Amino acid sequence: MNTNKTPLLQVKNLRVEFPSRRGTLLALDDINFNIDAGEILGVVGESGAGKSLTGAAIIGLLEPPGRVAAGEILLDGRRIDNLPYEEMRKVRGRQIGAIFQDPLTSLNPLYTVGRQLVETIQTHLPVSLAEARQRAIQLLKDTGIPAAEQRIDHYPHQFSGGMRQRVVIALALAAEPKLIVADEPTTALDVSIQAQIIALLKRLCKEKGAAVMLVTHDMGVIAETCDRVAVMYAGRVAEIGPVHDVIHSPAHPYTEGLMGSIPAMDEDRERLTQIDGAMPRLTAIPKGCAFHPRCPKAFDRCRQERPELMDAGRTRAACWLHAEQERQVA
Ligand SMILES: Nc1ncnc2c1ncn2[C@@H]1O[C@H](COP(=O)(O)OP(=O)(O)OP(=O)(O)O)[C@@H](O)[C@H]1O
Repeated sequence: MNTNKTPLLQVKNLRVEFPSRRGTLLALDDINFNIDAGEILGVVGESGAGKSLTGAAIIGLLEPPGRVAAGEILLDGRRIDNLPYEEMRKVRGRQIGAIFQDPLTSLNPLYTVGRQLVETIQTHLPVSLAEARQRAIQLLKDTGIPAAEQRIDHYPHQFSGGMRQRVVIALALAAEPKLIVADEPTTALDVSIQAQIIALLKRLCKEKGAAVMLVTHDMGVIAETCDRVAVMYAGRVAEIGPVHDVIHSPAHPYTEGLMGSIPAMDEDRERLTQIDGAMPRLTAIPKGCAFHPRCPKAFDRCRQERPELMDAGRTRAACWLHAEQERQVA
């Protein structure tokens, strides 16, 4: 096995800013993570932590005036954060597929789903119209749409919400991308079908060897679906590691708090708001560790110096507790 293989996606020291007349808002600061081919990375954290912005930066769809102010994003070793718009559009269809919360934002209401699938396939792959249509039918079958041969000629409004999201997954996979960025893909759907859609996304991505970045509020979804998870807090990564380790032996007190908020599997899933206090606004990030005002384990250093990600057992955590331990062991 080649252990030096370049990861499929590399996010290095990513910084995203929103300049405004009142000053510059630093929305993402020094984000670092990789995703390997075939791997599913979950990105979790409270509302406003920066999960969606991270996805938007990767797919090149930051809402202006938001911009990548520093750092690099590499796909298969090629820098994609500084590509001209047209180049990035090609990358987005062919190499990166996107799935958003509301399937209607990804579908054109005026065209049949077949036309949208066929156009996407033909834009990115050298196949005839007949081949593209066959491929589109197969994709609809793969995503569990019954009577795909007939439904291919239906319009988006003729599908239920869950079926529409299956179509969006088919569309995202149409050009066989290497990476799927899925931002809260089931939040807008009925609870009863959320698990089916997530299971489908996981199965198809594993079968097709696509890597996935899955943004969600839902720790239950992370636990069932992901290989690794990044926990975000106030525009930074607080902890990252294998999903089992992050869930069962979290190294960051913030992650510990989040884990306390996982509802049992058969309960309705709740949003992650169980930790006392609120995440600071990006305009008022405290000195030191951004989490220290809410942290039951904070000590002096946490109030003074900002921790970077450091080895913390089986995960990496931005928490001085682990620096202390390292010193004591040394
Ligand atoms: N267009 C924008 N203009 C200015 N600031 C923005 C803009 N979009 C996002 N931000 C800032 O970035 C922060 C992070 O936003 P982001 O959408 O990534 O959060 P999130 O973790 O995905 O939250 P949610 O789970 O609610 O979607 C926001 O709280 C906001 O302060």
